[in-house]
Amino acid sequence: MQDLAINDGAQPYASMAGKLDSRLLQALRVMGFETMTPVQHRVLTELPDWRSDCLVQAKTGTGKTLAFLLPALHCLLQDPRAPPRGQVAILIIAPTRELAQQIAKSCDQLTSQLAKPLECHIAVGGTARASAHSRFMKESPSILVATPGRLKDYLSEAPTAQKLSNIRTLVLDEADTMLETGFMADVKRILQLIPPKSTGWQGMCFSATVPPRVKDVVSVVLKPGYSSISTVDKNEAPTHERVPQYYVLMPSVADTFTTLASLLNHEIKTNAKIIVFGVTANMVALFAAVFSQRLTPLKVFEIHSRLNQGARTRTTAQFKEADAGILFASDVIGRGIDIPNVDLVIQIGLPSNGDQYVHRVGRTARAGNDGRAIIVLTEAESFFMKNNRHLPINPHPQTDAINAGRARYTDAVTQAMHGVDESTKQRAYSSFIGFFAGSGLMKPLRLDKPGLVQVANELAIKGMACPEPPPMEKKVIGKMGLKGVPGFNYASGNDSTGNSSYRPHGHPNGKTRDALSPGAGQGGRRGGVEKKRGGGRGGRGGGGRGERR
Ligand SMILES: Nc1ncnc2c1ncn2[C@@H]1O[C@H](COP(=O)(O)OP(=O)(O)OP(=O)(O)O)[C@@H](O)[C@H]1O
Repeated sequence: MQDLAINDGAQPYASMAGKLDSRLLQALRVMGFETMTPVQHRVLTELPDWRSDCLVQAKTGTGKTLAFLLPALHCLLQDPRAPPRGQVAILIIAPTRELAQQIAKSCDQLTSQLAKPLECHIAVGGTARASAHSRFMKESPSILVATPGRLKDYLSEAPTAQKLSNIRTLVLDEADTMLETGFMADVKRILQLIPPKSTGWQGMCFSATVPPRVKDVVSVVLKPGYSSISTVDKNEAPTHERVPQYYVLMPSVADTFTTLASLLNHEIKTNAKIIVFGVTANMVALFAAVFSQRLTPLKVFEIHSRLNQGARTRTTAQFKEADAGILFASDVIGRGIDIPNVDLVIQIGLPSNGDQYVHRVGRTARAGNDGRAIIVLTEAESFFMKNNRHLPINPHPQTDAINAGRARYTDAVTQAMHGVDESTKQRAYSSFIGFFAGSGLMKPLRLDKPGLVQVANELAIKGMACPEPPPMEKKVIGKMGLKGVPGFNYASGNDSTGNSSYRPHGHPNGKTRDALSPGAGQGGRRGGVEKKRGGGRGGRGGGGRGERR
């Protein structure tokens, strides 16, 4: 591995004239990009060759997308032996559909000045497979941006795989997450289905975070001696110095909604653009349902894996365009997504780990802008700060006022909760339990299984204004590994004690609306990321850890 020196000097793209394809330079001018960001400069000037294998780390929002697209596109355009159009030469793999769509858009912009722009296709789940696939087969793709599940699916058909038999560059964006347990099996399978590394294709791995374990596995796509570029100093925090970061501690998880209402009251200036991350998709849906009932003056948006892809794509586009608003989000937009002018990122509850915290914070302060970040945790969850001392997170200067302000929102939150569908609350409750039961967090939280159910019941009754714990099916409880744990309110019909009194509005048999609707019981796959992380748990109500997004 070759270590390259740090050079953060801003250089004009004009200095690349005669080196970088002139049509790409023209496109950069049209896009309004005059100078290279540090990571772009280093990749373009320090790689031994633009075809070299590389592992590149640079902070969030610093232009890594162009740092891999420019050399890859240049090599394709300048190569006299480049594969003909219709044969994919550049394959980019990204963890989420939104990110794949965003990368493809940047690629289209960069090739827009060619007499005949190169075709960049997308292969992601949740979209009409038949039409995208038929276009891929009939048209002349040179670049494919894909999520792992759909790509594996494409590669399983010989005629489709044939179009990918001349790959020159393979990019793993968000490489650390692509090489984690949840995605690694898919990546390895994909590597078996494309031409072997010995055919000479270039591997490029990019991320804002490169934990040491990634270096152990990166050899699946990079050959020994690959170049390593990092614009992040080893002793430096992985977040931007332009982002003051704060934590707010609340006494109990039941205070979640009132704390957020109070915090927003302290933080919101007119025209603020805010992203709020929740721990599971169904918790995010509940936040959006509650806060859209006049708990915030801002327009409410929501995005998570429980929405269909059409809604996700529309929301992403609308929030990118919006001057102000509050987006309740799961990790489907936790990494890579470039939303301009986000003033504040709030995380409610624990992120998966320190790196996930960094990526979420990175949705603000992009492209040289400023931002703010706040994490709201219970006192029991404050171990996160102790375990991540490298992160510059300080107590929020107005913690006392925020905590004192909670009482003012109790009635408004209760009223808003009464306006929310019982099934939304049931799913949030179930996903909350499933998330913690399926995580390694019980130990640091000093929770046993009955304790977890007790905390969730407190969340439901005090926080969500439920008359009693929402009903859970025995089967779902079993899948969460919580069979026989006391404290559950069993859904009618499979109550081991036969004494559930819970009756959600409008459903006298005690089942929630979704339990009665078609599609109930399908796991987190619907509308989710291509691969569930740590999946396998959960059922109706979104129980497991894989539901997180
Ligand atoms: N040379 C440049 N000059 C000005 N703006 C740029 C330049 N390159 C990229 N940008 C803009 O910076 C923003 C962030 O870029 P990008 O999304 O590639 O960041 P990233 O490093 O991949 O972030 P993340 O780690 O979150 O994925 C985008 O809005 C992009 O258009």
